[in-house]
Amino acid sequence: MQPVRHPDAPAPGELLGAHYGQCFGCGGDQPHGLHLEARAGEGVSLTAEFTVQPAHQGAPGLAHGGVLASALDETLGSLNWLLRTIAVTGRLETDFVRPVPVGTTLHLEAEVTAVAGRKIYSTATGRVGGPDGPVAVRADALFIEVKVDHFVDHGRQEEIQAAMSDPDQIRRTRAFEVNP
Ligand SMILES: CCCCCCCCCC(=O)SCCNC(=O)CCNC(=O)[C@H](O)C(C)(C)COP(=O)(O)OP(=O)(O)OC[C@H]1O[C@@H](n2cnc3c(N)ncnc32)[C@H](O)[C@@H]1OP(=O)(O)O
Repeated sequence: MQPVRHPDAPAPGELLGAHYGQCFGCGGDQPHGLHLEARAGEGVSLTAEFTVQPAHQGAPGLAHGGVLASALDETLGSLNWLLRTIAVTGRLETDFVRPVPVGTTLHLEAEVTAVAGRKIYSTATGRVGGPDGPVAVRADALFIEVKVDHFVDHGRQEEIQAAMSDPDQIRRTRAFEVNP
């Protein structure tokens, strides 16, 4: 089935913001996190940027492959906010096409290609040198829709309690990406 953009999804061009301050991918409270910033696109698509920091190295001066996969995972996961579906990554298949030096800004774009029951299929690319530059990484993913219980049942109680008692209703909602 074709994916359906939620009527309350942020308008094209709007920043999505962090879903959780402690998230390694997008949180502002993680000193060594990716601080990835995603912006809604048309349909069920988005763009995102992430600049590789010294803390993200694998080989000297180059981004760690796992960190690049994290950037793709976070970008693809952010698509759920446009569907207003709670989902987790079940499968992430990544191609590393070019090495990415520290200091590089990765220009990511992602879209949901199909939805089948609980399964959400999506794809993403990361380009260097600008949004139209050469592809450095790409990924295809399968996200699986879950209930909010997935996080409540499996997350460490300390963080679950802190997130659930956040007085900011939007932050509380977005920590679990709950359909409001
Ligand atoms: C809070 C919001 C976050 C927003 C942004 C964050 C971005 C980052 C996103 C992440 O990184 S999430 C963290 C990484 N992922 C996980 O920790 C998930 C761990 N895995 C699980 O909890 C379970 O395996 C999972 C919920 C994914 C599936 O278990 P279920 O028991 O609910 O599903 P089930 O096994 O019944 O499978 C449902 C369907 O999906 C298919 N499926 C599940 N896992 C699959 C897989 N790995 N590959 C292919 N197909 C898979 C499965 O075959 C089946 O297909 P059919 O309906 O056609 O039979």
